[in-house]
Amino acid sequence: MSQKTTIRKLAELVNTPVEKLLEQLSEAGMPFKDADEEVTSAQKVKLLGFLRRTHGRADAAAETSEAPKKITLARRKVQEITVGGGRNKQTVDVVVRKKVTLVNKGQAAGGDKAPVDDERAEALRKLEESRQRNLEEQQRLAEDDRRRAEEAEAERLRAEEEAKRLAAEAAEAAASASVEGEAPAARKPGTHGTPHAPRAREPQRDDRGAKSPKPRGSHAMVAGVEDDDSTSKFAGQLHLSAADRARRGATRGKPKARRAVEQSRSGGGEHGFQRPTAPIVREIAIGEAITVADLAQKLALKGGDVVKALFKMGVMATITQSIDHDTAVLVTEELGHKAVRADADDAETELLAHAEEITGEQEQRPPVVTIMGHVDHGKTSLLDYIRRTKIASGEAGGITQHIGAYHVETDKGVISFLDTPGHAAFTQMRARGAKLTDIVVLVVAADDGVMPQTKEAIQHAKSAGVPLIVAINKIDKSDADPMRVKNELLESEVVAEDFGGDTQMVELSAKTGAGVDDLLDAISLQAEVLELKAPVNGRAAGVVIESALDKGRGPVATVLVQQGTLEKGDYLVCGVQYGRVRALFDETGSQVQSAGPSIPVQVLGLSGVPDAGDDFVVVADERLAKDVAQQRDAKRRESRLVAAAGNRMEDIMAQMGAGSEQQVLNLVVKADVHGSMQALRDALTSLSNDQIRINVIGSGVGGITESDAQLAATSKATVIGFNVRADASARKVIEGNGVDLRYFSIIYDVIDQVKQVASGLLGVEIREEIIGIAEVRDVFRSSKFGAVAGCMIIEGVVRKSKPIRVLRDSVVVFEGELESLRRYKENVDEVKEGTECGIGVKAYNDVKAGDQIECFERIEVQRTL
Ligand SMILES: Nc1nc2c(ncn2[C@@H]2O[C@H](COP(=O)(O)OP(=O)(O)OP(=O)(O)O)[C@@H](O)[C@H]2O)c(=O)[nH]1
Repeated sequence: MSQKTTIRKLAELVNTPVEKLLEQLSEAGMPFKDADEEVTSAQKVKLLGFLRRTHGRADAAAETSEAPKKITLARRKVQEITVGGGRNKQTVDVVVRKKVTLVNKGQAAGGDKAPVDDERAEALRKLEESRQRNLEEQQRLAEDDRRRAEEAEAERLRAEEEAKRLAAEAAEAAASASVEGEAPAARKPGTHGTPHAPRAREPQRDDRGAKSPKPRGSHAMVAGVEDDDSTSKFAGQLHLSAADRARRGATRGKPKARRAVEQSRSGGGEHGFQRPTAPIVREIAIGEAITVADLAQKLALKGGDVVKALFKMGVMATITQSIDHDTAVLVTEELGHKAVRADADDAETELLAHAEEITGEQEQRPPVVTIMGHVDHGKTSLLDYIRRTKIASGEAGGITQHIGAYHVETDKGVISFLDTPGHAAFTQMRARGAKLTDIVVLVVAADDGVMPQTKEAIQHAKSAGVPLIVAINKIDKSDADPMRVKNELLESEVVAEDFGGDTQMVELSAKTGAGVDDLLDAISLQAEVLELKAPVNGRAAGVVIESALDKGRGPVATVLVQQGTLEKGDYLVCGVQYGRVRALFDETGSQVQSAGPSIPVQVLGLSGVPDAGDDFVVVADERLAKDVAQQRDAKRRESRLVAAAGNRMEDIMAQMGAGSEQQVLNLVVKADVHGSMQALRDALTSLSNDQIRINVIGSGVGGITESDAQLAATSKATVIGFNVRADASARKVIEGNGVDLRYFSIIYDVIDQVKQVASGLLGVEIREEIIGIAEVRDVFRSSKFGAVAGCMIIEGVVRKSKPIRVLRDSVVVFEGELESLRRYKENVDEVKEGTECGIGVKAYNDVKAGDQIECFERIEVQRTL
């Protein structure tokens, strides 16, 4: 067989159409015109190389012969046989067909031993030969590449050395000549070079990221070709980070030496990312306790990492949980950082320093007035009259809200009133009120004269150094005797102006409104005399007047701004709470943007419910607000723990009868608002006498919870719910332990009952008993009946004739009577547990799904101690 191969033959051999082969040859740079032209071995190798490059894998053309190949040969053999004999002798053609399947395993196994037909075997042999040659060629080329790269590297190193030498020389020359104003570009310090590297080095560095692949400078090298793909990969990216360079080097499999040089070069580049050489050790201050989230923030770690570290130490804590100082220090050290103990007063000191910055220019401010007086002398009526006539006017549909304070605008300026509750129980709050206040208006009923609480109010005002204005009320009454009032006041050294004294006295009627404007004038006059001033600009500070937890709005605090201006978005510390002012509301329920000195305003956005009487101050940032609040909270918790321990000890002593015969009545007091709770607690505690000591072991705002019930059960306390109710789990504990639970809605009644018990006045008492509870499932509006609540009686029985209360989240929102009680359109007198019914509440249309309507009755019970 001839060694010469034509294109046609090759096409047959490689099992490719002649046209395709011609095309491939042409693409490989060997244009042939005729299929019968001869293809040399070199050309075949070139073609193979081309195919390999374009297909990206070995020998595409040869692949056809590499896979185990099957050839099936069908052989046909015709034989003639003679059948019979003599005259009957016949010749029959017998065709024998034989099918042989040959499998060429040789290629797959690496050998070529399969018996194929000669031509094919020859082709395969040649292909194998060419493959071998190609392999050798590739190796040779690779070897050449490597050699050239090494040469280039050596060349480059030489050039670098040369550059260094030049740089050193230049530096020397510069130093000796003391030349000023060197080009700053020539001074870019690199970790690897002298500080005054000459410009000659710049091109080398630029080459790494420059778009042009062509190397410049004296060491132009063949290896520069290698940069072709890498530069296109990083095209448009002028500055490569060290990481990128490293990656780039690694992927391209550059010689180690070269990579090392390149990395050392890139390390000092001004554009490269400087990885920290050592872990950053932080020193953080930790107080008594810290939440995991705060600790993580201080350590600049993810919360999860701190949780994990704690877990490894055997401490299970979630991100929101607080961990004590020691645990926090341990985990901080475990994480490779340092912890120092934060001084308990750090934040407070910072706050003080901060507060001193507030002082702006003093400007005139409105007076803050508190109305005081004996019970039923008309304080509420007077406040209501002023509010009604002075605030709502001009406000479209403005409904004044009870926010504990309000301000009015008169012809003579603004006046703010603190709407403190009028009962004796609120003495303590009034005392505090007096300190907040610039002027006290003492209401004395003209028909009743000076009474014990009138005198008490005078005492408070005097001790606080607050001037008094006397409002002689109810002058519309026939038996009104203002002169008598003035005379009686002399006894308390309150002398009217017409008696030669300095106390303004205004006769008025809160009922008709007569004289009310005179009172406002008197207040303005008094304010002028007092020359009340406060800085208007700057951060606000003031006092909390009232606070509560609103289901929809969260903690709500009514504050009185005493200086500066409180604005929406301000960060503030408020007792042990902190937050950012989300919204401000005035007494009409309208949103306001800010509130200046002497203006009461409702604040939304606090972290919790502050206590009435707490100070508030605006701070520059949330961190300080949070720190101060947390430190205060930790301190308060500590002191509470100490107090609780004392209580428990006293309980034990009392139970043992040690020391004295005095009996102890333990109480847990829960109320709807903070002011009532505080007032009740104080009033009840002050009822203690020789025989009995009233001990309020727990108190708080909101419904009676399971933990309240537990506390009462363990310390045998009576639970007092003032306008609040026990939830289901609390009731279970109460029932299970026989805890005495009493609900009240009139503060008088609480005091009265406890007082009578304390005085040992046993007898009959009126107690309220809840006889049934209905749960509101849906509310329907009817033109005839107003809002009708579709209810399910979940406990006891609801009777039409009995009084009811509407509860929302265990807090009383309305007390009254039933308008209607129906079952399937029929009016009924009572509905029992497990039955549905429709309930209409008289004069209350605001029933909502989820509310409870409790039906109760008042019963007489024999008192026991
Ligand atoms: N005739 C008349 N009655 C008045 C006047 N002011 C108040 N009253 C009535 O006096 C009663 C008591 O008035 P309140 O305003 O509730 O008295 P208070 O001092 O706020 O009472 P407490 O909140 O219980 O301390 C009510 O029935 C009022 O209607 C007035 O100027 N004239």
